[in-house]
Amino acid sequence: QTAPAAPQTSSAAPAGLYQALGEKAGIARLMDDFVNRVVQDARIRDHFKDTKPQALKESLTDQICELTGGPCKYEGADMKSAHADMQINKAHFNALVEVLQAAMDAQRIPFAQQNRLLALLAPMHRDIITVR
Ligand code: HEM
Repeated sequence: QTAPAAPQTSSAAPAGLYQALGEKAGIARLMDDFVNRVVQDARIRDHFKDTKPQALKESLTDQICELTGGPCKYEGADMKSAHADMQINKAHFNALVEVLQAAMDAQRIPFAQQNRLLALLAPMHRDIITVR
């Protein structure tokens, strides 16, 4: 008999981050604006030329909701599979993070909370950046 697996978010999610982002509705609003900015950003828009923005917004909302301790379940691909063969380098990754910061500023998310979210996302660079 084995114990049930711990939820993935248990230790990683800082207390209160999900609430600070405005819960699921706030995260959905943030991801809506974020993806709208991403697909216009000259540094990375080419990566998204065949992407359906609405589907990506929904995936990201679930992912961030779960990651920050909310009651959501992200059921998309793991980050390595999702970004395989995209030739993503460090500059692309940093550009996307900058766009996310701009979107968080626009939603008036406090700087300390912005940094908490970025700290949760930063380790994903290992799976996403495939070009050194
Ligand atoms: C921490 C950084 C990142 C996170 C958390 C993230 C997260 C995600 C998620 C959750 C998906 C959806 C996967 C699915 O639904 O199965 C996705 C897809 C995608 N990501 Fe990222 N990503 C990041 C960085 C990047 C970067 C730097 C690029 C390129 C500049 C990128 C380009 C894409 C593209 C093109 C897709 C595919 C969308 C489609 O299915 O058409 N991502 N990402």
